[in-house]
This record gives sequence, C-alpha cells and structure tokens, in this order.
Amino acid sequence: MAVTRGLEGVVATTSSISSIIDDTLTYAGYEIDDLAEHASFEEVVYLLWHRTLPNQAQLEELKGQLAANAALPAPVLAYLQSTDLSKAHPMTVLRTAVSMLGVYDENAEARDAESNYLKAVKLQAQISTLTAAYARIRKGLQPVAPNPELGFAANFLYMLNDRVPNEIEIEAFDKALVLHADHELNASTFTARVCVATLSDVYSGVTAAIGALKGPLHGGANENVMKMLLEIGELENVEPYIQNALNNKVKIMGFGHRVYRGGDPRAKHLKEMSRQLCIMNGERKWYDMSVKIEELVTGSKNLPPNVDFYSASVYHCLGIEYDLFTPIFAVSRMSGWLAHILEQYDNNRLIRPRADYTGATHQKYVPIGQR
Ligand SMILES: CC(=O)SCCNC(=O)CCNC(=O)[C@H](O)C(C)(C)COP(=O)(O)OP(=O)(O)OC[C@H]1O[C@@H](n2cnc3c(N)ncnc32)[C@H](O)[C@@H]1OP(=O)(O)O
Ligand SMILES: O=C([O-])CC(=O)C(=O)O
Repeated sequence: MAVTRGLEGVVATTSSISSIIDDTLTYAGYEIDDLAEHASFEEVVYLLWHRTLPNQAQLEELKGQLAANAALPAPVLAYLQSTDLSKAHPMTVLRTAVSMLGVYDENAEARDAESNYLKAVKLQAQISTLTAAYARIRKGLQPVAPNPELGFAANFLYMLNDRVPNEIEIEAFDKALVLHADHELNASTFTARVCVATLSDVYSGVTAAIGALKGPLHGGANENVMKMLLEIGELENVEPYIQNALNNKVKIMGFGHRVYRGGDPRAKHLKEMSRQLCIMNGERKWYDMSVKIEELVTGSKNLPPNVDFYSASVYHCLGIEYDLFTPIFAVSRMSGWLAHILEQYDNNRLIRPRADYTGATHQKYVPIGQR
C-alpha cells in the first residue's frame, strides 16, 4: 500500500464551503481579501452555512438568533465558577465546557437538519460567551452577560473586558474573526468530519475539533508566537534568537504551511492590522520585531508567515492574554467546523482509511510465566 505521510495532497472529500487554489482562499467563491475588507463576521457565518451572502433581513435574523442563544446553561457557568481550573490550559477548559453544552441541550441527540442547524446557532453563540466568561472567572472577576444590542465581535470584547469596545477595536477583532472562520480541510475540520461521519452528534464533532486545534502545529501556534516575542523581548535580540533557532532546526511558530507555497493570503491583512494596532497602542516594538523575524525566516528558509504569526501581536495589542489566542481562534473557526459538520451529514459516508502495517508478524502466544 502506498502511504502519503500526513495525507499530504490527498483529496478526502468534496466540499462547497471554502477552497484554496493557487494560494487563493475563497469562502463559497468569495475571495478572502474581498471578505476581509467588506464583510462582517455574521455575514461570513451565514455565507459558510448557506453558501450565499445574506440579505438584510436574513442577516438580522441570524444576528437575532445568535443574540437569543448566547446565554450559557447554568450548570456550565457553575462548573467554570466552582472548580479550580487555574492549572488547566484554556483550550482544555474550552474543550470540556463545549462538551458539557451538549449535556444540557435536550436536542443534542436529534439528527434532523433543523435540529442540527439550531445546535449550530447555539454553539456559535455560546462559544463566545464561554470563552469570555472563563477569561474573567479565572481572574476572580464576575462574568459579563452578553449584550443583545452588540454585534458578535463587539459583544465578545464587551464580555471579556466589561467595557463597550471602540470602533477600531471592533473592526480589528471582526476582521480577525472573518480571516479565521474557515480553511478547507485543515486538521481540526477534518477531525470534526471524521467524528460526525460515524453519525455521532454535533457536540462530539466540535469537541473533537477543539482538541485538534489546540496543538501547536495548528491553532496553538498563535499562543507560541506571542511567547516567542515575549521571550525575545527587544528588537536587537531578534537576530541572534532566530539564527540560533534556525541553526538548531527549531521550528519557528507561525511560519510554513502544508498547502500554501507562495504565502498565506490572510497574513498580509493581519500584518497591516498589527502595524496599526501596535502603533496606536504605543507598542510598536511587537510589530517591528515580527517584521524582523519574517525577514530572517522567509529570507533564509523561504517560509512565509501563516495566519498565526501576525494574529499574535494583533491580539496582544487588543489587550488579550496570550493563552486566550487559540480559544479565540476556536470562537471563529466554530463557524467553519459547523458548516463542514452539516455538509458531512448531508452526504455522509463513514471515513475509514487504511494503515500499512509495519509491526511484527507470525508471533505465537507465549504463556506469561515463560516470557
Ligand atoms: C492555522 C494553522 O494551522 S497554520 C500552521 C500553524 N503552525 C505553525 O505555525 C507551526 C510551525 N509550522 C510547522 O510546523 C509546519 O510548517 C506546518 C505544520 C504548518 C506544516 O507542516 P508540513 O507541511 O508537514 O511541513 P514539514 O513540517 O514537513 O516541514 C517541511 C520542512 O520545512 C521545515 N519547516 C516547516 N515549518 C517550519 C518552521 N515554522 N520553522 C522552521 N522550519 C520549518 C521543516 O523543518 C522541514 O524541513 P526539512 O525538510 O529540512 O526536514
Ligand atoms: O489549513 C491548515 O492546514 C491550517 C490553517 O491554515 C487553518 O486551519 O486556518
């Protein structure tokens, strides 16, 4: 059997949700550059779930549904409040709490399309409330209830900081959500599809996906980019730090990609956002250091930055703690996972590849006392 390590280049499904062709990313046929410039996150959620942009009434309906479903079941909030979770990574807490949402959804086991769509709305709304609530609770602060008057991006920042964000913050965060919403058959989306292809439920699919996103080769890279920037500390330390890492074949987080060769089209948007926010905050050094790292890594290894690289300094300049970067990725990617889960149910077949066995053969059982 021929084995393709890491399934590189293997086409595992058809999909009408997003595509990456010749380094161009589209959501349902709309280029990411166009969407990043013009679309709100809620429009993108609608687009991913319906493959068409909403008209005003459809958009208002989705916004209303998200607002109406944003509250957390009391036992989930109680779990976040009553247990000492301070030693667990926020992605571990998120994975557990999202799984718990399924425990308290009386519709969790229903498999019809209408119930599944309702679960998608709930999950998209609740993952935002959950992430913001946990971020406050772990600091001994009271969670802030969602504000139905605010859009999705503004509401997240409001629930996180107990302050209505300004227009610049809303615009930057909304764009970051748009840029992270979907990405063809990335590892976490594939995980979700494998899970629900057994006809397991939506909550199981997104819980599995969160587990896959957590890893530093995938969504966990953004947190590690910020840790690296903080460790480097100052612009003049960048060159020796990166040269040393490259000489020792240490992977630089936020660089490289399995599919893009010429570069990740999302990175340029995040780079410009990083420039603007870092300057606005009087923290230009994070942007300058990032640019220097890019020059060194791309210059010597021909590895362009991916979506995780400049998102780190963007979130940092929005005042967000670095271990929340990957949960925030999950808040956005929830929309893509759900689109893929619904698409998988629509045309399902069990996903079950083969393994090329390389272990021992022709073994004979030896009784335990003779081993
Ligand atoms: C949202 C996302 O998931 S985007 C990706 C986020 N992940 C990261 O940023 C982590 C750092 N990057 C990486 O580990 C990889 O580039 C991945 C996981 C993204 C892609 O992995 P793969 O397609 O399997 O590439 P692979 O890891 O085999 O790398 C190919 C070569 O480039 C090198 N390379 C790849 N990425 C990097 C990097 N970030 N820093 C240094 N070298 C790298 C590898 O060491 C390898 O070199 P070799 O052939 O001399 O052994
Ligand atoms: O597609 C991938 O392999 C990883 C990625 O960039 C994403 O999930 O956004």
